[in-house]
Amino acid sequence: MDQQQLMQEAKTARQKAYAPYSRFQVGAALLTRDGKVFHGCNVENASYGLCNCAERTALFAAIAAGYKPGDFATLAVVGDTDGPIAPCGACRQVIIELGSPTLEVVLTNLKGDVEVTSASALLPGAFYLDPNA
Ligand SMILES: O=c1ccn([C@H]2C[C@H](O)[C@@H](CO)O2)c(=O)[nH]1
Ligand SMILES: [Zn+2]
Repeated sequence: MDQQQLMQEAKTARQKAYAPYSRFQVGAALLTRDGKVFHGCNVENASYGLCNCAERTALFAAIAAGYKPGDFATLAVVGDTDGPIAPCGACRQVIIELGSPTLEVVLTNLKGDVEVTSASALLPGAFYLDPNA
């Protein structure tokens, strides 16, 4: 599974977004170190504070399936943004803990703009306790 394929998986996941309030659909695809892909989309709610982003949906699905922090190689995220999508602060915090600081993060949009970054670069100075310590 290369970067291009993972971005395509994120795009497919985006089509499952439940976003009747914002109408802003986001998809994510999380590649595990052992080659499995978990998908996520944003899932909104009439009680707006309960909206869950695509990034966290994918990470939570992988954890619920038995994967552990540090088991992941790459997280790809896609939305219909001008430039590569920018994950929200809540997701940056979850990405750094469940994905580990070194997780590769591929941010993209429907036009094909791509930014390759890392969990730690997305959240400088993060509050982080190593879950494996
Ligand atoms: O990186 C992002 C940015 C936003 N959203 C969702 C949250 C909400 O459902 C909608 C508008 O913010 O997009 C994501 O899923 N991921
Ligand atoms: Zn978010």
